[in-house]
Amino acid sequence: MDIDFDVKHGLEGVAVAISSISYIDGEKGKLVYRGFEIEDLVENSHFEETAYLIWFSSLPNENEIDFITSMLAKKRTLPKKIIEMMKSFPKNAHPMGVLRSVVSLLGMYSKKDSSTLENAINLTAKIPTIIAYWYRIKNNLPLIPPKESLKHSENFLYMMFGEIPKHSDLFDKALILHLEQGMNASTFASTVTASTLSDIYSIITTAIGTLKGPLHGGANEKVLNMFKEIKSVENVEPYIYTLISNKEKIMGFGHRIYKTYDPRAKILKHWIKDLFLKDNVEYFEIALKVEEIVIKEFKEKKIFPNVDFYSGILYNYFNIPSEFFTTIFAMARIVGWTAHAMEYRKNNRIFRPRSIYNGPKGLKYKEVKGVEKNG
Ligand SMILES: CC(=O)SCCNC(=O)CCNC(=O)[C@H](O)C(C)(C)COP(=O)(O)OP(=O)(O)OC[C@H]1O[C@@H](n2cnc3c(N)ncnc32)[C@H](O)[C@@H]1OP(=O)(O)O
Ligand SMILES: O=C([O-])CC(=O)C(=O)O
Repeated sequence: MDIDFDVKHGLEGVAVAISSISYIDGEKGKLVYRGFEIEDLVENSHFEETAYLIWFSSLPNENEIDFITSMLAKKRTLPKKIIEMMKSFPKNAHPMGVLRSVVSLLGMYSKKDSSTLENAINLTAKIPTIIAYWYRIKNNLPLIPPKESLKHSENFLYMMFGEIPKHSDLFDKALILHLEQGMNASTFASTVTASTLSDIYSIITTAIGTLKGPLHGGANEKVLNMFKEIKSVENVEPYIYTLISNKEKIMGFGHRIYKTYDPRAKILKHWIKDLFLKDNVEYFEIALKVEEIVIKEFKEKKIFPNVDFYSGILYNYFNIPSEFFTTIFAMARIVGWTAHAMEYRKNNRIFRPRSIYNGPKGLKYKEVKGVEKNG
């Protein structure tokens, strides 16, 4: 068979767009949003401000921060009919399935369905409400309406639990860590949808469905479930060496771009260590032992913890159940998804790669006995 072009398996190393949104140095472990290092942003910024930076390319002034904060606060409510529909969903539905479905449903209630910034902000404001309402519906708890006076992250925790827990600033900063990460799988998938000139609800539904997979954002849930199975530090060695000898992937490790410690995992680990020294933080010691073994055993393959390895320990500290972890990722990453969709549309061309056919040719139709003929 003549094969006249290469297949780049998993599109490794292939650039599909030019972007000014974020920069990653995978060898040095650096992540930069619009020119600002991630360490600087988590130290000094907050969700609304960094989201503005990603959408608008520069940090907001006082009026601009008021604008984005009030837009995000005012758009939090969901149509009553959607809430009624959510109450009829099966209680065991996975939160990512619910989020994907409700974003899709919202598309049917929207008159404006283009990929404008206004629509991006509207959906970003509504996603925390969908997540919190599903948590409360699933647990037969009364719904807590959003409070306009609260910031984005505080309002989410308030709608989930009826109060703002201590150290909620760390939750806000964790969102910043997840806002954007170049042409990752979910951003690529949603950029493909954007390239067909489809609507924002379809773009974000695509993205959520892609993020859900355990090789991508779904890994954060799997990591915590692994810690729960391991139960105690003494069990780490036999558990991890069994995975290694079975050639199973260890969740929360490895990355297509980072060939060193993911800077976000480093930051999360640092925060968790600080919390651990003053409070009861579950699974931290197990995580440290898992990390020690994996880094030692995979030295040559350069497998290090990624963002999904430590994020769950923090979410668990805030009493968020593990099956909701990936929805928290989506709640932040929607900023990157929408920024990429809008940036790509400025110089749009439909994505249409090709595959190499390696099936049979020249076959002739033959009637199969017992099968009715067409027409
Ligand atoms: C937000 C995010 O999406 S971060 C990533 C979250 N995903 C995970 O944590 C799931 C576990 N990790 C993985 O599956 C991978 O490392 C990915 C999907 C993140 C990256 O995948 P790729 O760049 O395609 O790397 P690939 O899967 O080819 O791995 C390269 C080699 O390292 C090994 N490897 C990679 N990750 C792991 C891991 N977590 N555990 C064990 N081995 C691993 C592979 O088995 C492969 O070995 P081989 O060359 O002997 O076959
Ligand atoms: O970049 C990737 O391939 C995965 C991703 O979204 C992240 O690490 O945040």
